[in-house]
Amino acid sequence: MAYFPAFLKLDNKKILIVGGGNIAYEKLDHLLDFTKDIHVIAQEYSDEMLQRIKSENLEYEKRAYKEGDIKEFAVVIVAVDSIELQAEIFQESKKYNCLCNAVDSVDYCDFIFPSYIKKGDLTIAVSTSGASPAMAKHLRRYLQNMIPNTISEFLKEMKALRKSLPKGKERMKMLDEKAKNYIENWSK
Ligand SMILES: C[C@@]1(CC(=O)O)C2=NC(=C\c3[nH]c(c(CCC(=O)O)c3CC(=O)O)Cc3[nH]c(c(CC(=O)O)c3CCC(=O)O)/C=C3\N/C(=C\2)[C@@H](CCC(=O)O)[C@]3(C)CC(=O)O)/[C@H]1CCC(=O)O
Ligand SMILES: NC(=O)c1ccc[n+]([C@@H]2O[C@H](COP(=O)([O-])OP(=O)(O)OC[C@H]3O[C@@H](n4cnc5c(N)ncnc54)[C@H](O)[C@@H]3O)[C@@H](O)[C@H]2O)c1
Repeated sequence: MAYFPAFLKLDNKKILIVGGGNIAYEKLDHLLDFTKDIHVIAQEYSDEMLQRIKSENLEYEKRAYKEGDIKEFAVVIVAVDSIELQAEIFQESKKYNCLCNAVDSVDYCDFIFPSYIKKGDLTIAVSTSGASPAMAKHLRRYLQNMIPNTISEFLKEMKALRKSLPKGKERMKMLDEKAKNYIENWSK
């Protein structure tokens, strides 16, 4: 079955990343666009990972994962090079109501990372349900080139209009027209 697309609110949700290599870095980089409440546990860290953890002032520990580490976390990303540990942490996460992402198998994922574009309040997420992460990446790049950066400003304007005008049919019609015109004009 395909994955249900939802946008998760990360306020007040503590996130644990287990692993300090290249893939852990990619996941960290993406998460940092949405939250800073991230803790890392890894036996070894790449230079890039360690530099980023320090520049973002994140908490981290240099040691092996041990059972119970996920207890206080709402989300765990298991970015280690051991499928056994990914399976173990996934099973353990069920005890603690913690959402799990494992980087080597969708069997151990409650959710997967989509490829995404973020321009201000706009987020576009692309997923292939794990069928082809490479395809998700290239489709994201293709879409990224189509959408103008001015969309952030446009969305600010739309948000202000929505807030200032009274709800109702007139507002709905006006907002719909403006959105339609913006899209029709961006390629001109
Ligand atoms: C989208 C993106 C988001 C992100 O990482 O934030 C992401 N993978 C990205 C890149 C990428 N990953 C891989 C390649 C090599 C080419 C290829 O295999 O296609 C490339 C391309 C590259 O790096 O250039 C290899 C790979 N990936 C997974 C496995 C395990 C497996 O398939 O079992 C293996 C095999 C490892 C091996 O071969 O040993 C698993 C997952 N990767 C996912 C997400 C989830 C499904 C997303 C979906 O399809 O909807 C899922 C299921 C779990 C998860 O990670 O959450 C990010 C692009 C970001 C961007 O640039 O926009
Ligand atoms: N999901 C994806 O997008 C994707 C893409 C490519 C590869 N992968 C997979 O991701 C995995 C990780 O790849 P990588 O390049 O980051 O590997 P890596 O070897 O660079 O990093 C592995 C990390 O896991 C840590 N680790 C291992 N056992 C640990 C333990 N018991 N406790 C704490 N930390 C531990 C290591 O210290 C290291 O920091 C690989 O198995 C690879 O197949 C996933």
